[in-house]
Amino acid sequence: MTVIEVSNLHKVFRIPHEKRNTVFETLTGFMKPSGYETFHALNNINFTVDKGEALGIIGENGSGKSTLLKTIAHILRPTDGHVKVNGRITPFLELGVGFQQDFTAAENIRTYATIMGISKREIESKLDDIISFAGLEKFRDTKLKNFSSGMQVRLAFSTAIQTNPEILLMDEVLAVGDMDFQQKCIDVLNQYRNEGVTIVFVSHDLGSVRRFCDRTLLLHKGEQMTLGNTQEVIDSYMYSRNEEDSASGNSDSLQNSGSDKRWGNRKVEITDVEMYDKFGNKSSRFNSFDPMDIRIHFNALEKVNDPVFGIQLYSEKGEHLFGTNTEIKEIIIDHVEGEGRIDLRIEKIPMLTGRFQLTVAVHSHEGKIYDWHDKLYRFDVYPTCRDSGLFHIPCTWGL
Ligand SMILES: Nc1ncnc2c1ncn2[C@@H]1O[C@H](COP(=O)(O)OP(=O)(O)OP(=O)(O)O)[C@@H](O)[C@H]1O
Repeated sequence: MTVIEVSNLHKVFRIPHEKRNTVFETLTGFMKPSGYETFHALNNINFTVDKGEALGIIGENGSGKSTLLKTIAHILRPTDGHVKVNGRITPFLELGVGFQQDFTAAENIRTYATIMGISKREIESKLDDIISFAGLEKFRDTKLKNFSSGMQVRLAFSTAIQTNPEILLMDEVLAVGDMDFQQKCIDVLNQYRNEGVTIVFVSHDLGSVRRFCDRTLLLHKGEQMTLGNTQEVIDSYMYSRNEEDSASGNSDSLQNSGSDKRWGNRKVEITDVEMYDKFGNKSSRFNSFDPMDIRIHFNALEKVNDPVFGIQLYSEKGEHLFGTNTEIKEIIIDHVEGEGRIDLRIEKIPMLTGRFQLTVAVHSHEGKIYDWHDKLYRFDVYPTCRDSGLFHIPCTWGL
């Protein structure tokens, strides 16, 4: 059964050219026509969502994701086209909207639930669950103005999530709270999915979209680019972004190197480092378990015998994860002279998700540094499975 139907949807915003802030500007402004320009935030969007389905919406900043969600929630009116919704919507768009700073946690829950059309008896029966889900048992009768912003968001999320939703609209909500709270939210959302609640989920976190969503819609500058199987849509989004990066030559991996990040006598100089994805494209974004090639370009102004090339891998926080070099792998490089390159193939990226830093170096067997690029390159890994943590460890359960 179709519960959301979006057809030929357009949303155009009017952006005034100038703002009249003072009485003088307002009075004199009558003489001048106040111009505005129009901005097409959504352009002919068409899709349906079935009951119990989880639809992801992804795209770059400003592509129209939130505008689309707000239009489905009837917070924004379409400029043209239709949005039909069949079921009660619980929007998690601006969490805590409507919460009163002078009310206690319990009073705010009661008010919110009443607005959501939940009966008094049901509210009272859920009150304890909501407060304990938010981990705020001790603050039940504390006024909201004495809560930290994290506590407020936890309360808002817990309230919204416990109000028997039929259709959940969520905008980046999994970014709230600490890891434990996020995990609790994921568990509840999974439970809702199993119970047939329809979910529309906007996120920049492609890993969460992969985990949750059956189908995914990709927006680009207000246009509907693709709608289909989540894995395929995310892959095409990631790799199209890689192509844009390479084409514009601004790959994240090619950072400027300051002297504190680079040292050595440059007898052999590393002139460039490139990373290639499974399609052979230059890239700084990879799926976990995909292959990756690191290509080191060098130039030796004179003949240098027996050099050693190596890499070191670090987490975003700088924890050392792995290191290897040609000496360890017993690769003998008789000598280098002039320009050349050496490749390191990683058959299967074992990291599950995150941003990683890469050091690349060339030195002698005795440890004399020719050129050391310390954490000068970085790349992102996106998850392709549901295991959690930094690394994948091959394992099997037995009973
Ligand atoms: N009320 C408004 N008035 C004018 N322009 C708006 C308004 N709301 C959104 N826009 C514009 O519409 C475009 C789409 O915005 P929207 O917030 O939907 O994008 P988004 O994909 O959700 O972005 P992000 O990932 O950064 O949250 C943006 O260029 C934004 O500046």
